[in-house]
Amino acid sequence: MANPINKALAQWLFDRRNEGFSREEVRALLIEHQYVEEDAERACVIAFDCPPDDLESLLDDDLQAEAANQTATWIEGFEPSARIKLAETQNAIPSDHGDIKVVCRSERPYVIGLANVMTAEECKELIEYSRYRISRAMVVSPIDGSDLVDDRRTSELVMHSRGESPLIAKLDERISQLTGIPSDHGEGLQVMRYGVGAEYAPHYDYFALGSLGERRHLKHGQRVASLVIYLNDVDAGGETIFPYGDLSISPQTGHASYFAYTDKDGRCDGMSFHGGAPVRAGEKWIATMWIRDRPYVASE
Ligand SMILES: O=C(O)CCC(=O)C(=O)O
Ligand SMILES: [Fe+2]
Repeated sequence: MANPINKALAQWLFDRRNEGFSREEVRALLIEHQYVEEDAERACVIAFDCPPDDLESLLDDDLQAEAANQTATWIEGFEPSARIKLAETQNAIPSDHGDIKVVCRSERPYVIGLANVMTAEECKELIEYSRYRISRAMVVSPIDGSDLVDDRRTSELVMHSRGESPLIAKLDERISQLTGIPSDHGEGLQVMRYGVGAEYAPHYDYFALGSLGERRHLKHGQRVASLVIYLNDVDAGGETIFPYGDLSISPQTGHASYFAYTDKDGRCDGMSFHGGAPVRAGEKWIATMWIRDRPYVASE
């Protein structure tokens, strides 16, 4: 976005709204001041559609300082709260279906590559269960927290509820055993399909305090870790990439990438920036579990 909603703009919008300017008048002024249509509309949504508290929070120095301090940069130390300790000391972790194997580890960003998180049969079953339930993936709107179709995320998905089917209940429990985090901290398994050319551009899985929409999601707890399980072999491309770690993990049936990015004080690791690289041949199916710092209730 060419003109981010910084404090000066927020103050300006706040003043115009209090002076009784209409939406159209504010939009016209912004365009006159070289704002592109899209940014002018974004500013109008904040000025006229957001609850007054949200606009005021943009003017709050303490909140702004908190947002600036939320993320650890690469020069700062970082200790994720959701480490898988067993995966750091052992190469195999016993599970209900056999051993989960450790394939690779990275300390910063904190990433563990795992094999046999699901059996090939379970992967096939989950794909078939999800195939007719998927639709175009959304991202969280930075303005109001609602779901948006976005070109950065060109996959299709279905969000399953916790324990929705016997297989999903088994996976919820397995993931909880593996991570040591109670299964009710999970948001529910999300299954995604990427066709040729589809990708998930690099992003953070945690919610940013500096974004009004994302801050609203924080009411339901911060995300602390993600487990991305690969449900099939991809002919070419589709790696999970960590650009700041110069690390990529290729999808293989039943393998997974686990990454943890929030510490015990709620500080998040900027090094956890990651994405799903474009699929170059074949298709890619994944099941993602985003894990929160406390029990997650979607409709709270
Ligand atoms: O597709 C991938 O490899 C990454 C998926 C991802 O980043 C997510 O589900 O949050
Ligand atoms: Fe992600």
